[in-house]
Amino acid sequence: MDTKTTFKALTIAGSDSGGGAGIQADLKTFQELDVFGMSAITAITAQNTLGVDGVYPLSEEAVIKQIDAVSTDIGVDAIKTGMLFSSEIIEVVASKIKQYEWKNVVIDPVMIAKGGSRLLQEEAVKAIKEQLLPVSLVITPNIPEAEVLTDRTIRTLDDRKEAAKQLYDLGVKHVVIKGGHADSQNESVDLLYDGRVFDYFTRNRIDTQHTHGTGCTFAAAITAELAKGQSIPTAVGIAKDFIHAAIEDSLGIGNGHGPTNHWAYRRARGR
Ligand SMILES: Nc1ncnc2c1ncn2[C@@H]1O[C@H](COP(=O)(O)OP(=O)(O)O)[C@@H](O)[C@H]1O
Ligand SMILES: Cc1ncc(COP(=O)(O)O)c(N)n1
Repeated sequence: MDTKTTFKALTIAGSDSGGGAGIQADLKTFQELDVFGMSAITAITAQNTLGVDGVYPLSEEAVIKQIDAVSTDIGVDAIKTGMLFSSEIIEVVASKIKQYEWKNVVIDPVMIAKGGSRLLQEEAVKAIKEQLLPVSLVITPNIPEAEVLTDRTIRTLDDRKEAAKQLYDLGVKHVVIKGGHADSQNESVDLLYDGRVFDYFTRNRIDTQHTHGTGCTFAAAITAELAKGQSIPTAVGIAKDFIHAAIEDSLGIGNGHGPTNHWAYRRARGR
């Protein structure tokens, strides 16, 4: 008898033509972690390591059709959202999460690309807070995103802890505030809050400009591990190892902020 189990994850996000962030980073990460990846594209970006040259959102209908197509046939063990662009698309995604009763839902609240281009309309922040957070398991903001979502300045670790509590109070069950944008020269610390305790995931800070897609890759790794049934602390720990290897062993592609190396984690394990 065939007892093989295939774990499946869906990313609902924007396409990055440069291949380092967005849908492309998510699918590569799912694949590297032995999870079957599927996608619902919200917007197409013309993008490379130098920046974003165009943003072309898809209609709500196109997003709905993609989500329904994979959910009604293939099935989904975990989902991740990235660039959602507008409050209309956020509403669609929130209603699909409820319709399909998805529990393993990871929200990476992508707002602005590292080069400064907007990937989320300003007025859509409210929809993330009011519609998406109450139906989500994990949110993974970087520090600037956590500042926008909580309307507070985050300088110290205590500020971050307060922001995590504030986000938790909006209904999301686990908050990870990433430390890539923190001041520390020596380490990059990610904080996890589950409504009771704070957990810290700490690795040395790598001196590099090649961090395009780090947030997408990190959240996709959490999603892949949740699809396999791992606990949240285990999933976050594996994601931290995955992104650290990917940044450390970067590819040196392009003339600007290059992508991370999605196969570094697997190679380091001799696979
Ligand atoms: N220079 C770095 N060295 C080591 N880890 C990093 C570095 N930059 C980011 N990270 C890690 O990459 C992940 C993404 O972090 P961050 O840069 O905060 O998010 P985003 O890409 O969304 O802006 C986190 O796990 C963070 O700790
Ligand atoms: C389509 C798309 N989605 C997300 C990001 C954010 O990238 P990062 O992970 O570097 O913040 C991006 N630049 N493009």
